[in-house]
Amino acid sequence: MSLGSLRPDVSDFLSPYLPPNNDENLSRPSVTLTYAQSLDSRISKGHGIRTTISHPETKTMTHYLRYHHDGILIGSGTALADNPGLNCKYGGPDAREHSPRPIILDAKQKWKFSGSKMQELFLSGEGKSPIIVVDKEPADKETGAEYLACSCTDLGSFDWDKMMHILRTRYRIKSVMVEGGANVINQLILRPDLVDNLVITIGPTFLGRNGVEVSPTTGMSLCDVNWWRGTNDAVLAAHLSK
Ligand SMILES: NC(=O)C1=CN([C@@H]2O[C@H](COP(=O)(O)OP(=O)(O)OC[C@H]3O[C@@H](n4cnc5c(N)ncnc54)[C@H](O)[C@@H]3O)[C@@H](O)[C@H]2O)C=CC1
Ligand SMILES: Nc1nc(O)c(N)c(N[C@@H]2O[C@H](COP(=O)(O)O)[C@@H](O)[C@H]2O)n1
Repeated sequence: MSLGSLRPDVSDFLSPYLPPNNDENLSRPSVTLTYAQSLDSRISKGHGIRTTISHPETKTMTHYLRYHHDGILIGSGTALADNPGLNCKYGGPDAREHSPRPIILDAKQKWKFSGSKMQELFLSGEGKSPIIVVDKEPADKETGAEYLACSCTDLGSFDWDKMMHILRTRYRIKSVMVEGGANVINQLILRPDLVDNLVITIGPTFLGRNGVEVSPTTGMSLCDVNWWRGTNDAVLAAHLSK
């Protein structure tokens, strides 16, 4: 897929919601939560179904966001369902240099780097190699992938603060863009202490009750809200109220 050009008003719209250039915060990276949803708050037609919601011009906006982040984080559900590339096609020919480092939450190692789109892009010089977050170092490590062992709670969850701290200190990742999926979004939307910026594309479509829904367990309000209006989509940029 080649990328269309960035609409001229997008950089001004997004600038208050981008990670700082000179962030020396050592405790964790700056975190941007961003995804595309339907009018009925679905992010795909169903589990395992890769679904295009964004208009091409907002897809370009997503790549512009990727350009501005050091890391791009998804859950294993998304890695398995979408086989995503997670590289950056914005910013000229040197795609690998501008691409964020993929970070996959995969405690039980269900996803394989080998044979994936990410591996294809890595081998062709168009993307970076992933960091796979696991609950313990695997005996068989896949060539090209790095493993971040992060212990899980009794409920099988990584401690986000600990994981982010390791990404910042060991991997020198100063900014992380979290793209999903629903499980990850529903956790982080309730973490104003961890999420610095929120950017949601809303596409003019209903995906129906079988779609994968995003909806946190409790309410959460937003502040510093701004809207951008494209050909088809609207994009909300905001901060989570503390
Ligand atoms: N429209 C959009 O912008 C996007 C849509 N999607 C869609 O979302 C769907 C996938 O969503 P989900 O099934 O909810 O999967 P998910 O991508 O949120 O992954 C969930 C998995 O990630 C791991 N995980 C997440 N948080 C964890 C934690 N704190 N500790 C340990 N492990 C953790 C677990 O293995 C969990 O089963 C797909 O259909 C995909 O197409 C995904 C990303 C963006
Ligand atoms: N911005 C956006 N719009 C949509 O309509 C989407 N379905 C997504 N999905 C996210 O993008 C990933 C695919 O990335 P590649 O194009 O393969 O690099 C997918 O896994 C979701 O995280 N995003």
